[in-house]
Amino acid sequence: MDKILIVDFGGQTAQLIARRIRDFGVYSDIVAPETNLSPNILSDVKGLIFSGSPWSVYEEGAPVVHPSAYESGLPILGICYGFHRMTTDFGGSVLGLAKKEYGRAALRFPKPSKLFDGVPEGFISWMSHGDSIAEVAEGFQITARSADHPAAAEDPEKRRYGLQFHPEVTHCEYGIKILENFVFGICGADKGWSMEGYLEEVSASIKKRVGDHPVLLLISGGVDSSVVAGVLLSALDPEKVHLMYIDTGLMRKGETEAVRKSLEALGATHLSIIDAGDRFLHALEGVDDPEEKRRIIGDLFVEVQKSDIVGKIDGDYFLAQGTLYTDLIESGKGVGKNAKVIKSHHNVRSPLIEAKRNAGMIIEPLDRLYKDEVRRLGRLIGLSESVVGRHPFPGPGLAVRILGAVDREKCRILREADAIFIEELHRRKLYDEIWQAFAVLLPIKSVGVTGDARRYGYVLALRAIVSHDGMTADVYPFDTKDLLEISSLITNSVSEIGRVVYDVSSKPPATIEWE
Ligand SMILES: Nc1ncnc2c1ncn2[C@@H]1O[C@H](COP(=O)(O)OP(=O)(O)OP(=O)(O)O)[C@@H](O)[C@H]1O
Ligand SMILES: O=c1[nH]c(=O)c2[nH+]cn([C@@H]3O[C@H](COP(=O)(O)O)[C@@H](O)[C@H]3O)c2[nH]1
Ligand SMILES: NC(=O)CC[C@H](N)C(=O)O
Ligand SMILES: [Mg+2]
Repeated sequence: MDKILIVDFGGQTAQLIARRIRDFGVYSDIVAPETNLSPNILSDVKGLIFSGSPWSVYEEGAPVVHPSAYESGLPILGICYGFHRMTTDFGGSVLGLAKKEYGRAALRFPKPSKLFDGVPEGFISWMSHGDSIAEVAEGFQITARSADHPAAAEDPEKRRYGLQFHPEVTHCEYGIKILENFVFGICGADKGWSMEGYLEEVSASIKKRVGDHPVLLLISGGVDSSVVAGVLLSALDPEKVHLMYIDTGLMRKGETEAVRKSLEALGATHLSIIDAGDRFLHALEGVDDPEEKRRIIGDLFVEVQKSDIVGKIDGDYFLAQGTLYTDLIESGKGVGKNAKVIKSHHNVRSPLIEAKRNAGMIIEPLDRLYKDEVRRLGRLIGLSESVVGRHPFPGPGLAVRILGAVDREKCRILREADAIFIEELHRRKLYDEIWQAFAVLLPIKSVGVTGDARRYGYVLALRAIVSHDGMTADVYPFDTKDLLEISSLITNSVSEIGRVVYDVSSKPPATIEWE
């Protein structure tokens, strides 16, 4: 099978590049930059892509690439840091900018390029950089510019290409076309990858790893863990598969009952539903730091799981989770050691999970995939559209949507307000247009007037975004009427809330959740 290798300098979107290429039907894999690309690793590889990075090339300790990458003579596409890397490696220079470029940027093309075949003049790219090419490397010429900076350069003879923008993010117009031009036009790769093939491969590998051992799946009723349940129940003897749902007390209104019904429909023999609300709320008392909350929750998930499993499974068992690549990369756990921690997802960074992972006892069959790919896999294995189309809900639940310290009363207030918001989205037929929507309770109060009296109430933020994979997101452009009506429904029904605001930040620079 032809392959494209991504050299990961720790950028947030390295896996996203890989999945774009999988979408073309071409296999792609990720390697750390220090990897010696031996002939063995390079067999079937048709091209290399250098990813972005949180590092600047001129910083002490910035990642470098093993010389074998250049010696291979393969076509190379450098994206952002990858472009900076190639530029400095071949004698050009890179400088920090006083005014950084984040978000949309219009391009012009001084020179034609094979990379831009079929791409119209003047499209809108997506940038996320603080450094820029000051002088291109020897043999390179500039093929695109944004208002202020070089946006692309190439040495077509050596088949080396650099892009300052990110063609892999869905916000970049013609990004897919540019990657296709590289993979097919420049590298000449052939197709051989499919989701059906992926399903066969993970099923076979789970069977082989698990043997006769039982598997315990932590399941939330969300898309990811339901897909894992489907995969496990079909790959293994269902007698060996145990499903466990933990009610953390941080769930939404009516969630546990709804999940119970949908889990019963999956047809598992062993299903336990654990009420651990008191333990979670007690452990979170007075804790207001977001990373500390996440750590406590991550650890409690494992502790609750361990104490509840006694008497149900004897001996060694594998722990399965619906971890996605988004969870790993944001937690700083991508391939290699260069990615920064954006937030520690509860299912990744807990020491207890890490211990299980290091012991090779974790099964995470979706850990290379993104949400939209998981949804495709879910449809392939026949899950119902109501499960596959559900908005994501993070494991730490309402705890990361109540800013600051969490308590029972705040959970109740947020639960009521969030339920009104979501119900209205269904009623107005907006739910499926939106990728994720929820309410956030802010730790501030503001003054209002109700029935001629003063009201000193909480501020609630509404968040609704559109996205493909959770890596980048745009604010959902509500009709003003919808927002005004929903706001007044909430303030009229939840007396503790005095004011509603709408969050109008995209990702980046904001993340989707507030903590
Ligand atoms: N309440 C819960 N009980 C048991 N396991 C959970 C719970 N919440 C999360 N998990 C575990 O953590 C993993 C990651 O959570 P995450 O929210 O990303 O996925 P999900 O809940 O399966 O899907 P979705 O993103 O649609 O909410 C889940 O796949 C599941 O294994
Ligand atoms: O299971 C989870 N455990 C977590 O700790 C967690 N944090 C964020 N999310 C979800 O991940 C997606 C990207 O979120 P952010 O832009 O807020 O990082 C969004 O869909 C978030 O809801 C989590 N899911
Ligand atoms: N996205 C990137 O690769 C960023 C590269 C570098 N950290 C910069 O800010 O320019
Ligand atoms: Mg979830």
